[in-house]
Amino acid sequence: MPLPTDEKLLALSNDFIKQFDTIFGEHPGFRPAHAKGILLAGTFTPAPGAEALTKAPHIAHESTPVTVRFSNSTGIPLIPDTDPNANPRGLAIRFNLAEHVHTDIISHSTDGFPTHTGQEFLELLRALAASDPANLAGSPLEAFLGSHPAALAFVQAPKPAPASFATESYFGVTAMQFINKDGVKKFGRYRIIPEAGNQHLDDATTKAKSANYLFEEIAKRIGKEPVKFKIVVQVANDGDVADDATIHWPEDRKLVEFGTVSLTAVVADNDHEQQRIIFDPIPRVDGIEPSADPLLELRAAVYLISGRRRRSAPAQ
Ligand code: HEM
Repeated sequence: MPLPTDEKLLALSNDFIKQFDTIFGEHPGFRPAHAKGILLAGTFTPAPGAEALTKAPHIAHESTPVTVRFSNSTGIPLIPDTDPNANPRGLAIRFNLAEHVHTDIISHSTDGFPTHTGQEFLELLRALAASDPANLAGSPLEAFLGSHPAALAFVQAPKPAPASFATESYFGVTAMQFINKDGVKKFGRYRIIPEAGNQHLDDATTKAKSANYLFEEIAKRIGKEPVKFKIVVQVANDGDVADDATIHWPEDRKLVEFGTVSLTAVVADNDHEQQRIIFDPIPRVDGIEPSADPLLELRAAVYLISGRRRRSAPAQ
């Protein structure tokens, strides 16, 4: 995928990477956000009926190999899994359609995002960097949250630690436009639901866990049985706002089954492969188009610039 040529977008993208470096420190070879992760491999099987939503190749094919990365939040590669800042957790899914042909879903474990635009998100990060979380009164962060209700709602949303990466639900947050073979277009948002059910830990139980409990647990679990998730799409009604990640659609919107991901192995040479793989928020596949959400184009540029920097760092 080539870098966009829009100078403003590139400048904003670079500002983000600098800002993450300022907050979390520079860790060459690691992601500036969602630094601690693990790559797993498996297959995707489409749900019967998903072709009514999209003509995408992974829905038309009987099964598609997937590469999946679970991650903790923050750009701190050794962040303990028990740290509250490790929430929300990340789940990125790559559908390997053919050699060098793929499409991705990037999701996290909180349903929503703090801001509508990238510029506002950068302001939030800058306010965060300039504030002491233990003493918010009169701080830039307090001022930002006071004037941005969606950011306040996101910060205040409960984010309990999961018992396992396999017992957490993940949300695509930004809407995509799904197109079927008859040309019918619908906006939708991915939800990725664990077959093992949602299971979270209370704070005291989380604190008593080891610093790598999630990573140790998922490796052990996958050695015994496949780790499965159902992907569903929450479909918008005509007129629902589809270009703003801070706006939730009502819960009565239709949920269409998209398919099942079944993970069966930890990817060999994990550190090297994590350093190499760059997930892309824009689907770039027939049958799934990006919405006009301004976060999408920006994130695609940020992740690519960041990923190229990571690849050029010494091997991890
Ligand atoms: C303007 C908004 C955003 C910015 C600037 C941003 C920034 C970043 C950056 C710099 C990375 C590291 C990319 C890399 O080096 O490969 C990253 C990764 C990630 N972000 Fe975001 N992000 C944004 C929005 C979101 C949203 C809305 C979600 C949830 C759907 C999300 C979930 C993730 C996940 C799961 C990863 C890890 C991907 C992987 O495993 O490689 N981000 N983000």
